[in-house]
Amino acid sequence: MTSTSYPTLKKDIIPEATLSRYSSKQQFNDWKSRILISTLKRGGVPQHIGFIMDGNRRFARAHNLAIKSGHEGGFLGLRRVLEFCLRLNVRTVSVYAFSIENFNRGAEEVEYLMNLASDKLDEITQYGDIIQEHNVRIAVLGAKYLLDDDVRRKLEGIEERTKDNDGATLNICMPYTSRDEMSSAMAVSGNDRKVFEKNLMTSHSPPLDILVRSSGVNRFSDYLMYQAVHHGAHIQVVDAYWPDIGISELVPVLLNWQRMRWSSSLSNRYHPSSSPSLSSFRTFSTQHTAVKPQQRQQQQQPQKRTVSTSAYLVGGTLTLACGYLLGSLYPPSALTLLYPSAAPGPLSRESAEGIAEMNRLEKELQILPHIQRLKADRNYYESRPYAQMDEARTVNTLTAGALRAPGRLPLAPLVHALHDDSEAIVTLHVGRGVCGHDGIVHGGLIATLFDESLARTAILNLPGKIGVTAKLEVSYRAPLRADQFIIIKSTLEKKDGRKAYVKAELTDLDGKVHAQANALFIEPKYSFLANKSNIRQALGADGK
Ligand SMILES: CC(C)(COP(=O)(O)OP(=O)(O)OC[C@H]1O[C@@H](n2cnc3c(N)ncnc32)[C@H](O)[C@@H]1OP(=O)(O)O)[C@@H](O)C(=O)NCCC(=O)NCCSC(=O)Cc1ccccc1
Repeated sequence: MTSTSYPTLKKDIIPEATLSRYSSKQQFNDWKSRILISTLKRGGVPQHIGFIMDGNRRFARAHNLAIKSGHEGGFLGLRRVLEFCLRLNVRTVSVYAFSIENFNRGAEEVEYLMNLASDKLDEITQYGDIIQEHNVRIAVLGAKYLLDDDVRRKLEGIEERTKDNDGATLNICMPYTSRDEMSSAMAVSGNDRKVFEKNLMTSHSPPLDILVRSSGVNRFSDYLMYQAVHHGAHIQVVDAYWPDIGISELVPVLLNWQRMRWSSSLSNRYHPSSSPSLSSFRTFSTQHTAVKPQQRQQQQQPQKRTVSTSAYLVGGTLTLACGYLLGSLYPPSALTLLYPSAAPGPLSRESAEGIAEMNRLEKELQILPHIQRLKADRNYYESRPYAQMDEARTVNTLTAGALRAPGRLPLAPLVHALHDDSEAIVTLHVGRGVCGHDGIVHGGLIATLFDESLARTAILNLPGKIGVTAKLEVSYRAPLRADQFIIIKSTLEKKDGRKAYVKAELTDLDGKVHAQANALFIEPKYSFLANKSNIRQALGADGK
């Protein structure tokens, strides 16, 4: 990463491990998602959806992150949305990646955004990602001559590489504005509307069915204006910031569009003289033109109409039932695990609310049933690692300093260890602010918590009572939901001179195993020179 605030290579902003947690297969390829998507498909699928990806910067500010992380999160949002649309069989997805107006932002941010877009697109067109899986053609629409040469060449490479793909199309609009698109088309078409439409940048795409804007803002922002108005697109504003957009926002968008389509269709059938709205005309125009006059006459006979109407009623009832089911199911624990809604960011450690939150959790911790049992068991002694250390020392530690806050690791771990230190049971709370996939605790944090817990058991069993992690192996058995108490039980397996082998298991309060670990800790050769009292204090040895 460079020292500037907008590095040109972004892989280091959100680590690859985190990125892969958002990967397509984890998102919508499990059986529950497949059932949901195939049910949704029965209500009709739009051919073309446009997205105004708004809110990356507000998302970053709301989560106290650097703006670049907001943009990085925005790319993950795009990937998630694209995955959903492709699995639904939407033929064309258009996204507003960069407005010509955005060139007015700082040069650093512009450069960063351009590189992010071209690098990430390059990335998803390779390595067997969703673009290849769904055979997607990528088209870059906009005033490309305004792009930096390197970025333009990269984007042209992506277009060239995917030009023969015919599964679906992803229109990346950058740098784009509707006014620029229309004035360019107008320049070559004069007053001829057909020539004008042929020269629009989206002329290769089907009519726009839905235009979605994130972030709760009701504005077109100069995006696909002609397409939206001319084709009577269904315009929907969702409240989530773009990086937070997910299935809980996309499903209602689709259900709304289906509902609108059915009601237009039914009202056209019952009131044929009433003038159809642009959208209903567009939605059913193909069907109408395909019907020959003779067939149309037959369709207007009462019997046929009854059959067709009942089909719509059954379809409508099914979808409404499905919508009701989905609505009423949110948020059961299984669905919140799969499709967690965005939570507010962690509270500050110094704020009154933050302090109250930590106190509340501490009280809950003390009365947990297994804690009560351990407190009563004379084989175990209780300790609070780091609790006796002064703040000047803890402030630079990872778990007792940087991560000790409401919403992260709000409490000092509570340890119950056997008197011979061959086993320790650590109870702690993991908050919502330590996730990779939203709502699911980051795997790297789980490794850290294992390391901490295992270190204590290992080190207290080493001859010099000091040691470092030489090897740590973690098996992740089940996703760990954030915002809950967890228990890590570590056990000494073997002591061998300067080496201590330990293992551990992480469970929730119901006893479900989420991860296991094995580790080797080694006492460094010159450890006798170190100040061991600090270490013993940090580990909470002998009840300290
Ligand atoms: C000290 C040592 C691990 C080993 O150096 P030396 O003593 O010079 O090693 P030497 O060559 O004499 O070998 C002795 C024996 O050990 C064996 N063996 C050695 N290595 C491995 C291995 N990887 N894997 C398997 N075996 C290994 C080797 O074969 C030999 O076996 P033998 O006796 O022939 O049967 C060194 O590599 C080091 O400092 N690494 C960095 C550690 C570090 O920074 N860790 C992270 C920060 S600490 C932390 O976070 C903890 C914490 C958490 C929470 C709270 C507080 C604390």
